[in-house]
Amino acid sequence: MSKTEVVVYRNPDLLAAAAAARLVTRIVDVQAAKGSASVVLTGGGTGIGILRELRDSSARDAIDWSRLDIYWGDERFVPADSDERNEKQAREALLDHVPLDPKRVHAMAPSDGEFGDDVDAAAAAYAEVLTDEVPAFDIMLLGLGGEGHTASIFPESPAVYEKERSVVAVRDCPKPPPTRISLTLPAIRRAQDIWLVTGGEAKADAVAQALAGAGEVQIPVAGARGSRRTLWLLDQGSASKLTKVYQTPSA
Ligand SMILES: O=C1O[C@H](COP(=O)(O)O)[C@@H](O)[C@H](O)[C@H]1O
Repeated sequence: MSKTEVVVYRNPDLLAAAAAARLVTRIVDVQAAKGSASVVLTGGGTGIGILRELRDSSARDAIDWSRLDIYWGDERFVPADSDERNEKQAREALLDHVPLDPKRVHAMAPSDGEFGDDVDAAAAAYAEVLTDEVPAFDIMLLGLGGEGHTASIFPESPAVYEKERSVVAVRDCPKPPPTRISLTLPAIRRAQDIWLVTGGEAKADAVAQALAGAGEVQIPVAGARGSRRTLWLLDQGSASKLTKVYQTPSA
């Protein structure tokens, strides 16, 4: 049975710094145990903030970046040079500043890439990158929206009902840009550790509903559970509607 834990930090800056420190520790531990590690990145303010903190931390040198696979949980289907692209934001925040093996950086296709504007083909190609058996990712970072979406799986949308495919094209998203590519919940649940990272009061209802056991069709983030561990890393704003008291580090 996997564990669900919640840690609440005083503010979003502390949350990002602490999550970056946790990432270093977990990646180093996994690399020591298995030789290499895999991390799935998220877009969004908190997710990208964590990458910036990692870039600026001297502890980042403890990671063997050449033995790290990078994936994405979702991507906005826009041109490669669009500032909306999760990959571009992650590269600017961290990936361009560390000695990763480019062959181990597994980005989703942009809308001006080899599949042109065919988002279904781009999603199918990413499913092939993941292969028939989706990797048991070591760490998956996920953000969430105030209405309960995670990755690009929105409430009551076709993606939330997907049971077979690991990656789907997503259209008509309520949050722009409207066209995206996303891992599905079955693929997300292949991850060993899922870290749900989010700050701000706008996320408080979704956090409270997910932790109270909401259904994943209405609140997709409720369906994001790691096979080993599910860790919610929150600030006081996003935790403000939780009824139970959770661990709150004073530092
Ligand atoms: O569009 C997206 O939004 C969510 C959450 O972003 P936030 O800025 O509101 O925290 C993110 O998890 C997802 O990867 C991204 O594509």
